[in-house]
Amino acid sequence: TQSTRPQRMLAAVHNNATRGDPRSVVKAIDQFCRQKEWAMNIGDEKGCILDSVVSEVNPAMVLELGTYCGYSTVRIASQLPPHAKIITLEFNPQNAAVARQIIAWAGLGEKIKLIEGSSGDWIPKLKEQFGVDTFDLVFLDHWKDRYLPDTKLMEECGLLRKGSILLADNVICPGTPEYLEYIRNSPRYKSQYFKSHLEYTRVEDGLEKSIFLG
Ligand SMILES: O=c1[nH]cnc2c(O)cc(-c3ccc(F)cc3)cc12
Ligand SMILES: [Mg+2]
Repeated sequence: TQSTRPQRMLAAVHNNATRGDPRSVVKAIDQFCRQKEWAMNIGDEKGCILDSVVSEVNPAMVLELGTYCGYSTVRIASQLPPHAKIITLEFNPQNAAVARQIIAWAGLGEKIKLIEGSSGDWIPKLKEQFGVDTFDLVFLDHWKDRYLPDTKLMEECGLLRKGSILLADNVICPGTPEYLEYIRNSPRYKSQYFKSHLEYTRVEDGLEKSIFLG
């Protein structure tokens, strides 16, 4: 039977990355996407911006919306301080299954909690189910039409504190106009745009970094 692109990506990680070495996992995926098949990982160019935000925030608790195959999950988790944790939500069970194996190969299973299901269903349950207080960093990389409703949901559920950072991928391509309009005009956020390119291409894209002011 026909394999899927995430399964072929996982095979590339098994064949080219060193078990327990997150950087080699990231490199193997980027090589696969440049040389074999494009896939919607944040990629290396925007990934470097992600890395710089993670190291600046040095978060104890991270929420990632949209795991896909775990590329950014591994990239973030490999930079977290000891005892820090990342919760990542993935809607698609096939993607989640691949992500679990890529995360395991990177040796980061202890730092990462992958939850299968919709962000809209799970965000209101994170406090009671996982004893979460607030998130220091939220990485939005799931579905463009969910960025704004999920941000409002996180506010309502008390998951953000003064100083929490939201980092959103794809604000230009595919584009999240309603989210940008809200976050850039809300007095409760201070936003900054990081111009870059759509992963593995020369098409413009960028990340929007926003600080929640409380
Ligand atoms: O749906 C997406 N979720 C999260 N990240 C994405 C991402 O980085 C890129 C794209 C994407 C961009 C251009 C294109 F022609 C086809 C798909 C989609 C998502
Ligand atoms: Mg993306």
